[in-house]
Parts: sequence; C-alpha cells; structure tokens
Amino acid sequence: MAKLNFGGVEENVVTRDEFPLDKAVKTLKDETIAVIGYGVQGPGQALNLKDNGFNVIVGQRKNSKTWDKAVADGWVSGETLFEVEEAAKRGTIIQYLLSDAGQIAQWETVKKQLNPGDALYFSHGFGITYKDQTGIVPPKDVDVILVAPKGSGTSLRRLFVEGKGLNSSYAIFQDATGKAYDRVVALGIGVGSGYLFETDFQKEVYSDLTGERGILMGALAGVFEAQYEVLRKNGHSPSEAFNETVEELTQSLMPLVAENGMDWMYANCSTTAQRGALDWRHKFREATLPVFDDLYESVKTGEEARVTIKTNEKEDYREKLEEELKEIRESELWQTGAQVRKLRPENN
Ligand SMILES: NC(=O)c1ccc[n+]([C@@H]2O[C@H](COP(=O)([O-])OP(=O)(O)OC[C@H]3O[C@@H](n4cnc5c(N)ncnc54)[C@H](O)[C@@H]3O)[C@@H](O)[C@H]2O)c1
Ligand SMILES: CC(C)(O)[C@@H](O)C(=O)O
Ligand SMILES: [Mg+2]
Ligand SMILES: [Mg+2]
Repeated sequence: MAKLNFGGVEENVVTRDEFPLDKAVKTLKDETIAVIGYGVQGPGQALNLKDNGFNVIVGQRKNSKTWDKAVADGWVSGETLFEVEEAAKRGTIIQYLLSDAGQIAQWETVKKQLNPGDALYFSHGFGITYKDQTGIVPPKDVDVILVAPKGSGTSLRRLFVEGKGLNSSYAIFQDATGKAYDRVVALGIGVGSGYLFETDFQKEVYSDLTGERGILMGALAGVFEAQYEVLRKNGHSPSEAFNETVEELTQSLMPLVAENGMDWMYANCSTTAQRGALDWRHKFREATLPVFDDLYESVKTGEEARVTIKTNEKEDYREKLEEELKEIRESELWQTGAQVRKLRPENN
C-alpha cells in the first residue's frame, strides 16, 4: 500500500504498479469467484475478471431477462452459469451483486452457502451498514470485503475494453482468514480499477448515497431542469436552451474539466465567462449547501435506506420506475436532447 498526497492530505492507495495484474491472478489462483447478480455491476465485474484470467462463475435467477443476458455474454448454463444458491455454494469468493433490495431477499439463501474461510464481497456498504434494516449480518468465520467502482458497471466494462479504468474504493469489514487484504486488492485490480483508495463500509455508503442523490444524478438533473425552464420562459428556443444547459456541458466543457481541472476549463473560456462564473459560483454554492447538508443527514439517519428498501422491494418496482423515467424521457428538455444527439456530426 502506498501513501499518496491528495491536495495536502495523505491517503492509503493501491496502484496497478504496486499490485500488478499477474500478482492479483496468482493471489486468487485457487479461488472460484461467484458473481451473484447480472444486472449492471455483475456483467462489468464478471466479464472483466474473466478476461483478466480469474476463475469466474455467475449466479442468477433462471427464467429472467438477466439470465438470458448472461447466456448472450457467453456464460454457459451448468458450467459457468448457475442459480444463485448453486453459484454461492461453488464459490469461495461470493461477489454479492444483486440489487441492494435483492440482497435482503436472498440473504438467508446465500448465508447458508457460506463456508468458513470464504469471502463475502460487496460493491456497496449498504447491506452491512444498515444491518438493522437489511438483516445482513455475516457469520464471523468469513472475510467481508468491498470494492466499489466509482461509476456505472456499463462504464467499468467499456473503459476496460478501451484499455482504461474507473477508480474504486476498497474496505475490509471482517478479516477472518488473515487474507482479506490480499483478496480485496486482487479483486479490485481484477475488476479493472485504475487505482484503489481506502475506505470503510459506512463511509462508502454515506458518500455514495450523497453523490448519486447529489451532484452525480439528482442535483444534476434538477439544475438542468431549473436553468432550462428559466431560458424557455424567457422566450429562448428548445435548441438554444438545451445547448446552453446540457450539450455544451457534456460535449465541450466537462471533457476539459476531466482532462485538466476546473481552472483549466475556465482558462479556456472567454474573460467574460470567467468573470461571471467566478462571481456566480459563490451564490450557487451558498444556495445549495443547505440542501447538501439535508441530504447527508437523511443518509446518516438511515432515512434514504428506508425509502429505498421500501420502494425497491415492491412487486411493481420496475413498472413504476419506467413510468418515472418515461416522464423524464418525454419531457421537452430530453426530447430536445434526443434530437440534438441525432444531429451530432458523428451520428450523421
Ligand atoms: N449499477 C451500478 O453501476 C453500481 C455501481 C456501483 C455499485 N453498485 C452496487 O452494486 C450492487 C449491484 O447493483 P446493480 O445496479 O448491478 O443491481 P441491479 O439492480 O442491476 O440488479 C442486479 C441483479 O439482481 C437481481 N435481483 C434483484 N432482486 C432480486 C431478488 N429478489 N432475487 C434474486 N435476484 C434479484 C436482478 O435480476 C439483477 O440481475 C449494489 O450493491 C449496488 O449498490 C452498482
Ligand atoms: C453509478 C453510481 C451512481 O455511482 C452507483 O453508486 C449506483 O448506485 O449505481
Ligand atoms: Mg450507488
Ligand atoms: Mg456510486
């Protein structure tokens, strides 16, 4: 583990140089990694691990869309693809990648298949941290570890195929075998992480729930809608409002931020834009800070977990979700987006 300086603060991190892939493969050469769940993270992690030379099997409910997806991705029923219980039985490392609500529903089944010395792996601190709500309390004789890729499983796979990688956090909740560190780091490198930063289960879930409800998804969608609405009600066309709100951000300015930071993006805009953005930045910060404080509190008290579990465990969850996504998809803002995407030169 290396200590690296992040803006003046030292952190424990693991890089691919320090823990190369061949070391990771060697570390887990006698293990069978059972990836349970083939939704979004499951395919990304299972395929990256397989392509990196690890022994991987997949566990998934039969007669489901995601079972068919696993077959289409090359997993073979009875050889590398099994029902959840059978895969958990065969695995020495159980990667528990059902949806967080699915993990609660399947816990008794999976728990029965954990043998002393196995490792139980999560990509979220949810089940363990909110154990009073989830009932997920692992036996004392298994390792309990976490690798949480900081991004969608779709990006994890896409970036891997392009020879790039997402960063992940890692954590150890329980080290029953004395091998938990080597196992978690080997898995983190194996799923295709860029570098791994240290966390614990509670910090992972608090930051992750804040991030996705905040700037990564919730706040992003909300501020897009607010600015678009102001431009539209002041007589701007959908094209003008969308380009000035979303398209320019994703196509021009965010790639510059990703490449060289916020100041560099500012430096590559006009002095007019710089002056205004530098002034208005403070106002937006002050306006949103109380909302972020509320959000963090709601995560910390377990309220966000309660709402999530309650809605996700309903039978018609997927249908209700589709209704809400449809409302977004069919709004003028995102219909304009669909049209604008078609007009990008590379899509012509
Ligand atoms: N989606 C992401 O990109 C992402 C990113 C980082 C971490 N995570 C974490 O990874 C884990 C998996 O998330 P996901 O988004 O891939 O999950 P998902 O919602 O895509 O579901 C994964 C699988 O769970 C199965 N499932 C759901 N309920 C079930 C039940 N009751 N019984 C049996 N199977 C059931 C589904 O068939 C599906 O194959 C979660 O802990 C999540 O927080 C996800
Ligand atoms: C991809 C995200 C938002 O980072 C993840 O946390 C999730 O829950 O899907
Ligand atoms: Mg999340
Ligand atoms: Mg996340």
